[in-house]
Amino acid sequence: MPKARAQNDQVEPVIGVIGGSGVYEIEGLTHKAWKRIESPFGDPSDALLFGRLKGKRVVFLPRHGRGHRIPPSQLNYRANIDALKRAGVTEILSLSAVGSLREELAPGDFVLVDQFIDRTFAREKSFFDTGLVAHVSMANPVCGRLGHCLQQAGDTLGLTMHQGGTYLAMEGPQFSTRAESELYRSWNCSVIGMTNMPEAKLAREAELCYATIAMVTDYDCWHPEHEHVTVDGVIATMLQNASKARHLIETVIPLLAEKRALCPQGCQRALDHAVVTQPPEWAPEVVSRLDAVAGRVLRGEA
Ligand SMILES: CSC[C@H]1O[C@H](OP(=O)(O)O)[C@H](O)[C@@H]1O
Ligand SMILES: Nc1ncnc2[nH]cnc12
Repeated sequence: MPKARAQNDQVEPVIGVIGGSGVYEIEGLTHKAWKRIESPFGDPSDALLFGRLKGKRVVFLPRHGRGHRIPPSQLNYRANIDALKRAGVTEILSLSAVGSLREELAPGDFVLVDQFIDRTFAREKSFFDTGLVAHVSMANPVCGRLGHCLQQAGDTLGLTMHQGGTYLAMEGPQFSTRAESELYRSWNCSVIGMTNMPEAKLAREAELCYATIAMVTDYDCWHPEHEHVTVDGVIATMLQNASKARHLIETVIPLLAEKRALCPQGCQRALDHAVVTQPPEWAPEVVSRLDAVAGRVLRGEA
């Protein structure tokens, strides 16, 4: 199993892209190779696609697997993030289809969410476990540096891109009832989806910068003048907007790669003060499977 490299500003950036519904490959990559990466947390959703985009290193993972085989509750989020870290990824862009909970967020728009509310309940949410307990901060779950580059890329392309918003992560797989949709609206949530939690939490534990490009596909089921969400509608809107998403990725990757620096928000040092278990009590099997995610702190590296 490959180990992750320690992160510092000398490391060549490797941009991880997680593709959601309707995004099962990334176009325009050169030096393409699909490679299976083993993880002690089980099987990732699929092999990882390694390649270069505008000369920059990219690793792509289709979140639900090619052919969209895996539902949100069965995704092995831990294996996905662990595999990306082992693949040398330094930051993650997550592409996700979302329902809109606000009139002004229309289908076809992009939202750079900056907060999440996690209402999922049937998923493994931490790499840490009995024998090695850690608590990371999730106060600012999205990396500001990635968000800034995404906004810059969106502005260059003239995309309708909303800065900030709260993503409500629901368990699914059924879409929401109207009462639930109205409840989330009353909580001031902006968009709804089924996958970004615990993905964002695990990226933080793995000390990877994370940002979501939420692509609005529907008005969920609350809007009196719009059809209730359906899979066909979601995929159709994603396909209509595929070229916008592709251009955004193509534009942001060189920006991210050029602006490589240690994350000012500290995403890459999220574990510095997080582990609470005293070293003599560390369980060897838990330490061993955390070699990629937490090796930096567990081995006492800078
Ligand atoms: C196919 S509609 C519902 C499905 O779409 C979203 O997935 P993703 O975030 O991977 O784009 C939503 O969360 C559901 O999993
Ligand atoms: N309305 C919705 N609810 C949950 N996940 C979604 N993905 C896209 N639209 C969605």
